[in-house]
Amino acid sequence: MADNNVREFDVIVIGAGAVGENVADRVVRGGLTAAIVEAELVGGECSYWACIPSKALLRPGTALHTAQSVPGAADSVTKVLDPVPVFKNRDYFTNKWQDDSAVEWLDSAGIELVRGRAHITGPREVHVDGKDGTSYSLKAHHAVVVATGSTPVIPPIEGLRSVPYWTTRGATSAKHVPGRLVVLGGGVAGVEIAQAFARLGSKVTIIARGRLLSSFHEEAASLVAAGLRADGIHLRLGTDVASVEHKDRSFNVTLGDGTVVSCDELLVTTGRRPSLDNLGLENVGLDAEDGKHLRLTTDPSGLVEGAASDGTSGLWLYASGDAAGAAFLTHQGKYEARATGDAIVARAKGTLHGTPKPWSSLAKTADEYAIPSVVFTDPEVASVGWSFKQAVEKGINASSVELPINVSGSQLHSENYRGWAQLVVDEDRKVVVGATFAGPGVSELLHGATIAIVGQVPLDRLWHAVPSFPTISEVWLRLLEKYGL
Ligand SMILES: Cc1cc2nc3c(=O)[nH]c(=O)nc-3n(C[C@H](O)[C@H](O)[C@H](O)COP(=O)(O)OP(=O)(O)OC[C@H]3O[C@@H](n4cnc5c(N)ncnc54)[C@H](O)[C@@H]3O)c2cc1C
Ligand SMILES: NC(=O)c1ccc[n+]([C@@H]2O[C@H](COP(=O)([O-])OP(=O)(O)OC[C@H]3O[C@@H](n4cnc5c(N)ncnc54)[C@H](O)[C@@H]3O)[C@@H](O)[C@H]2O)c1
Repeated sequence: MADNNVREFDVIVIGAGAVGENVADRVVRGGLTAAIVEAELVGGECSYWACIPSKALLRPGTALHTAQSVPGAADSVTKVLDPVPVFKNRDYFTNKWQDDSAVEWLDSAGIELVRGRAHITGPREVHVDGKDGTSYSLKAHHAVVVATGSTPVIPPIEGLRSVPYWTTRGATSAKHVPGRLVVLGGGVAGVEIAQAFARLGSKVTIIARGRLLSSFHEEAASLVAAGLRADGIHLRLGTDVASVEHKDRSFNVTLGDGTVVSCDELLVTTGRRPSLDNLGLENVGLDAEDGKHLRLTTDPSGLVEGAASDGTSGLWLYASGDAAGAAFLTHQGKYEARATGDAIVARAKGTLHGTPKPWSSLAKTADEYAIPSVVFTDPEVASVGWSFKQAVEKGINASSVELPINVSGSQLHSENYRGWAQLVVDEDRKVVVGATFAGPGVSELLHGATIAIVGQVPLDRLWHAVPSFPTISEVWLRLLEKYGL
């Protein structure tokens, strides 16, 4: 490494994913200077290996299946999905894993890019092993923000670590369609990628130790399970994996009951955890408990609790997005980033003292009440706020209204449309605190529910929000009628 290059900025952001980019943008707009440190590609996981490529791989299959489900269109759709243009579409959306346009954007936004791996060496101090061979000592006048994303959790299954399994990166950047694909884990990433590859021609088996999509309502998950089965996906639910081996270019997955499932690619989607390893957080007093991975606790502005002070102020270390660990979702991370960026500016200008007020622009209050999430399978699941169980656990006097989606909009959407919807209501305040929709094309219904929850719209006022005819949103009216309005 060449000589240390000492540079000073108001704010140093570690990680140039969607979240880091947004924090840096907000602080620069607020009049501060910012450097962003990135070890891989500017744009992060979502752009190159997660949301964007997975949706680019899913969308053609969904569009084809939708057309095939509409009488009048079905007869005109005669071909099966051709993987070559599907991969081409994915390559277009990932910009072939080149980050030049993202770098141009950083430049236009006035954010300094430092390429390399960052390591926190002390309060407000970051060391970077630069990709250009230079090592940098960066110093922040106001804040350092950890926006390092998340990393896959790999379960301790015998043999697994020594075989060339795919994580989501391998699947979303695949150049071929495996003949046989086994997906280990029945969460969001697993079901989405399983369906994308099944529709591209793979023979897919999902192995899940419980049911599919365990963080979503069972009715919604069972509609997805039916959709996956209709695509020929074999579901091995409530099944443990005993061991894995790789022999003659095949994987042999031995299940708890001794059955062996063989495949050409093995995808492991068993959750993610914040990427905080080797970041130097121990240098500022943040240590993991024995044998556990470190998790950060943040205040509503994203300020990390417990970070060592440099003598002037303890208010210097922030975390946002996947690294902060509240939600592993791009949109929610970007929301957190806006609050954190603005709070850093407000503290630097002396206009924020202490913790920001709930629902102010400096607080990520919605993390507590309304995290919207969509599973982009066909059918989709779209959910926001609290489940009935969560509401009860929080001491809410809750009720739930549920029904199949069967309105003019759904009947016109596709033949034999099957969907399900639920509202969770706080009976004391008569407002919606949770909503789930499952069925083809329901993702666009979700924002209405998010607005109702965040806006705490009283149910008797929601009654006056008239859904257009004939749309699937008419289900809102049916839900309110069933509730008793
Ligand atoms: C398959 C899949 C599909 C998904 N689909 C969706 C979806 O449809 N919608 C949705 O909302 N979310 C989706 N997600 C989640 C979404 O990808 C993440 O929530 C999002 O990428 C998090 O953004 P981030 O900026 O916090 O982290 P990242 O995008 O991971 O960015 C962190 C960056 O930090 C860099 N970095 C890490 N450590 C260092 C270091 N020490 N020094 C320098 N740089 C460092 C990394 O290289 C990386 O570029 C999906 C996730 C997966 C796995
Ligand atoms: N559409 C989207 O927004 C989208 C899509 C993909 C991923 N994501 C995000 O990425 C994150 C990670 O996705 P994911 O699907 O990996 O995680 P997940 O938490 O959704 O699902 C993990 C699954 O793995 C199973 N599992 C965990 N440990 C296991 C073990 N030891 N053996 C067998 N099974 C085990 C769990 O029971 C669960 O079914 C999600 O939290 C989600 O927020 C979002």
